[in-house]
Amino acid sequence: MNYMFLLLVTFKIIKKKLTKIQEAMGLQTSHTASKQKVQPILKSMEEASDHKANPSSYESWMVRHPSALRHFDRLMKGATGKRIVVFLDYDGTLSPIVNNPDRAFMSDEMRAVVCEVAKCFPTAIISGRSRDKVKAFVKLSNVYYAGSHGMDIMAPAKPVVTSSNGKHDNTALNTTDDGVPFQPAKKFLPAIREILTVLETKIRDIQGARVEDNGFSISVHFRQVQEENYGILEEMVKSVLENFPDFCLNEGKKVLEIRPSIKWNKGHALEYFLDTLGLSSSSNILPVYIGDDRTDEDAFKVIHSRGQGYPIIVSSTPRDTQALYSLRDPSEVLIFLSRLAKWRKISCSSRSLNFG
Ligand SMILES: O=P(O)(O)OC[C@H]1O[C@H](O[C@H]2O[C@H](CO)[C@@H](O)[C@H](O)[C@H]2O)[C@H](O)[C@@H](O)[C@@H]1O
Repeated sequence: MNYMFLLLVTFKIIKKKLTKIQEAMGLQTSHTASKQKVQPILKSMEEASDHKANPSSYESWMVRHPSALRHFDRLMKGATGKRIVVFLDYDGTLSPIVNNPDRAFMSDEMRAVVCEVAKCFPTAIISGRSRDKVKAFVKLSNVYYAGSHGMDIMAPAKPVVTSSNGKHDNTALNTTDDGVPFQPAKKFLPAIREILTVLETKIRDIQGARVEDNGFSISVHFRQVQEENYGILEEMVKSVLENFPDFCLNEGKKVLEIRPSIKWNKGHALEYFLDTLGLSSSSNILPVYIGDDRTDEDAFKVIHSRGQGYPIIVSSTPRDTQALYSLRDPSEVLIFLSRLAKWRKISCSSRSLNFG
């Protein structure tokens, strides 16, 4: 009898351990979070993991989203006579993805190249970070900034005049004192502060979880959380949001992003910049948007609907995207931007040789 009882207990312990291992491998759901709820986070994990890339499927994906570098000459041929406006995402585009969001620094080389690009074309950085934070990372005064996924824009005070030869005069641009803020989610600020306070306390016990204040949005990072706790963290965040029905939850790269449910995203920010730059009605505008995350898809869509421009995704794995072109990682972004600046200089000097 005792022997049977011992056998039963041992069997139960082994079964429990097996279930735990399966949960950790994502093969089974835990009792704290249903499969449906865990699924979205696991999905973004896969997207964030470059190691799972299958080279052959990446190659076939590249057929649909060709390399903007390999096809650089073709892209520039299509840009001749057009006014290029450059839009750049920050994390994963200008800086590599790292574990600590406070240390996602941009290299000096990348900074120098973005500065060169901004001397040639109106250039805006549209990030999920708070505007102040992304500006502190980028440290350039000749680019425009939008933070909180476009909900915090510092737009040019007066439309920027570009001359008929398409040359962009950026010498007057000093984004520290020459701009008008546009913040369509301002009325949500008190609720955002409240959510931040509740979240900080709530997730305190989940090791590795961290909350980032992005001004008009909030990021809950789980890059350093143990996989078995992902579901619990997501449940916690969702339970906080139950008391804030005007907010929604989106997923990025190992991050849950909370933002006000307003119809405003990076795509709207792109259009807003074109408007304030005095360029939106012009038929020969060519927006180039480079980004790596889901929120950048909104801007890709806008470029599609405008019928002109180059939406470029940064990804080293096949992804569902509205982008037409691709770049593998920030190091390819750097090469692309430097070629873009050089192309402008060469085309300007050959133009002045022809007319000079
Ligand atoms: O629109 P973005 O500029 O791409 O901002 C999106 C989020 O980027 C940051 O998080 C991501 O990068 C971190 C640093 O490499 C990484 O640790 C994290 O796992 C990524 O999700 C930023 O910290 C978030 O607040 C932004 O929403």
